[in-house]
Amino acid sequence: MTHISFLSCPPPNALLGHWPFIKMHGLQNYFVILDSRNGPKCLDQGDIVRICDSHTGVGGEQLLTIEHASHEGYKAGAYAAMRIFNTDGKEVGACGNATRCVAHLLLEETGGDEVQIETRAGVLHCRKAGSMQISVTLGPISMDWRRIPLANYVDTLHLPLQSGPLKDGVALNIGNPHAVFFVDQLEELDMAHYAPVVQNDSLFPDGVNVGAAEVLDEQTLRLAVWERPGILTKSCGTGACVAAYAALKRGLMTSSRIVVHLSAGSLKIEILHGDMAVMTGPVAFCCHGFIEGGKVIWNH
Ligand SMILES: N[C@@H](CCC[C@H](N)C(=O)O)C(=O)O
Repeated sequence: MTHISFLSCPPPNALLGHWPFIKMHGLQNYFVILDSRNGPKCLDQGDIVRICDSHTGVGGEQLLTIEHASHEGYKAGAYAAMRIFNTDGKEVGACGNATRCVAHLLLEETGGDEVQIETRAGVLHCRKAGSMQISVTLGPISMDWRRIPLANYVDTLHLPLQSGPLKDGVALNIGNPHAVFFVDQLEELDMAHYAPVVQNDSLFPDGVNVGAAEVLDEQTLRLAVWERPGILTKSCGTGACVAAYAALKRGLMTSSRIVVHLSAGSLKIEILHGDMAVMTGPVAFCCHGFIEGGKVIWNH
């Protein structure tokens, strides 16, 4: 399964609605990936919801489409573009774990060690970092309230917002919005109870991904993320980057190389040039197949 790429999939047939997909995961964050470069694909919000649902479709936490880079992206060195959709069908700006998976597919295709991918969060540089390991540079990370976005000015290093033990958080944007709260005992925290209150607070007009981080030592964090649109994921790449950045900003870390433990495993984060994050972690294949006339045909 390690050498699957869209080159080995049958060509899409837009008339029959015959679309090859590859399902991958980045540290148990699951993605359905469609290649939109070989023909027009018109997915509406309902299609995305159905494909991401494991009862009616393939099942995944995001749907990703690989597209041709725009003229500007191409000029900036992008080999291809990717779009990211949550399970509610809404497009989002960034997904760290997904970027690693798409980078792996594109590197299989080009045979190279490095690739640049255009996203709504900019052209992201990705490189091989070992067997089924990819590094992605994400950022710049912003704490400007307008860029997160917030509904009004507040101190983004000390959010005036509380939901149980989630208090005195940090708000950031790394292409998508996050709020990170430092807690004493992550294992005892009921994220499903407390995080939705923050996620749906009117301070966040676009909603927010809610992270709870426990400092284990000065270069290690434990993290849980309640992602938009309301899912406790086993890992969140952008969440790990902003948690590491927030911990540095709050003076909780002495090293800019931080290991973030999530329930599915660990991601290595390095904060560079003040506001960029290099995230390194694994990618893996689940299965591939095609979606035809609304049905999923599997090829394991
Ligand atoms: N799991 C992702 C983040 C996916 C997007 C998020 N749900 C949002 O709404 O912004 C990651 O690995 O970064």
